[in-house]
Amino acid sequence: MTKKFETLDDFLGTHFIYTYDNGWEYEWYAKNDHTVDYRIHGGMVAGRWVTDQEANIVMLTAGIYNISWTEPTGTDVALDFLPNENKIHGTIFFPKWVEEHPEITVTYQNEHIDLMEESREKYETYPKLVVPEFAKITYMGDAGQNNEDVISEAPYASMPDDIRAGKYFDENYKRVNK
Ligand SMILES: C=Cc1ccc(O)cc1
Repeated sequence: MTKKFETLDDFLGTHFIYTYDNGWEYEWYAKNDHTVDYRIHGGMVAGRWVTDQEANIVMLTAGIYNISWTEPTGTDVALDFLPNENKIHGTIFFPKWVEEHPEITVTYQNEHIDLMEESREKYETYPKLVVPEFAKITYMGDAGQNNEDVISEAPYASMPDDIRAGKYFDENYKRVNK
């Protein structure tokens, strides 16, 4: 994708894959002006995926976007996207229990909200693990808003490469071989 991002509308509907400088690989979709979907391919909670997470999405200045949300696990996230520079800065604030039991969160969260809420009461919150990192964007796609095919299945090992190679979505940004 070679477009220049200028407005909030340019950003909404965009699908990204990026790798943080600590090696963690994430896939994230600006589904609409208040909703995000994501899938985690590498790092402490690789294998986790989430759809329809409510988020605050704003443009700070032309082509620079801030997104923040709090999750049912108690994890808080703040992301700054600079898509014209293929760059992101993200900070993740993990409760202590996610650091100690990451495997509980490695699932399709939407089907296990009760477990996330029970776990955040049962285990400890503090001290939190704060992970501030820059990331390099390795893929950008214009999926359009409210496209349910973007994040629609669990991550598998070659998925980021399949997406980057153009093997995963058809010309209408629908999942191939569904
Ligand atoms: C915890 C979720 C999360 C999603 C995307 C991202 O870049 C960082 C954290």
